[in-house]
Amino acid sequence: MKRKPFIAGNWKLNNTIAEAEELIQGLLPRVGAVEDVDVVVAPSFLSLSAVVDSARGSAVQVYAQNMHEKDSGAFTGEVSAPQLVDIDVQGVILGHSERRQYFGETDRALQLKVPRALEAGLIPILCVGETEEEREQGDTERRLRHQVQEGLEKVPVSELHRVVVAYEPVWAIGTGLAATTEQAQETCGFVRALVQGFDKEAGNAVRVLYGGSLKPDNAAELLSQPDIDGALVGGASLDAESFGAIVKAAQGS
Ligand SMILES: O=C[C@H](O)COP(=O)(O)O
Repeated sequence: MKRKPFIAGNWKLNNTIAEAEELIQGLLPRVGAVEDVDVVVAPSFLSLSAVVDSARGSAVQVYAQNMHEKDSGAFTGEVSAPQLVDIDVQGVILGHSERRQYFGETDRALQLKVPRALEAGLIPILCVGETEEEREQGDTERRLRHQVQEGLEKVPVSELHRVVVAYEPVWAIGTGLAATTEQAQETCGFVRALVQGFDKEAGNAVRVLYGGSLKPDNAAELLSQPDIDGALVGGASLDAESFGAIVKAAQGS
């Protein structure tokens, strides 16, 4: 099945508003008119509005890096799905390993966040991945099964195809040590099979991304794999030329 490639840049905790504007202005001439790849940038909350305004009318979509599962209430410091929709954000990264590792994000919370994002009209990118220790102990599949099953459990089958799943081995994030092409393909294939376990057609339609030290020089090979439909890019998304080169690699994949 032909799936539309999907390249997302996670800007993480980087850039002032002025720097974010500079980055999107650098990206627009490179990727602003790309129609055959879904191109996404995810700035920090404070820069979201500015980047949404700059990207308006282009093909670049703007996502948030997190959201709370409740729409409103006494949840100091949080941001909700309706608030993101209100400023024309189109999707949200959920369950990134840094949120799991440093901010106590749980599979239980994700079980609520993923369907809430969909209901609100946002595309969720559900992030999953094993630590180095889990891989060494042969626990990768068990960990991924748990993360995918909890994360998608409350998503209606009719909505499942809209979810994007990002496989990011924690040991490959920001380390310069990407998974090998074989490891990435095999594990993304396993993730797809887990989604197919909910619904065969949805599993065929879902975009599965690879993330972890993906750069312009390894992008084409990773993106050419049958079960890798795109990438969640950290470091290399902070440079317009690098990110542009990765989108180009996806166009040829
Ligand atoms: O969200 C993106 C990933 O954490 C990958 O980050 P990285 O490309 O800097 O390794």
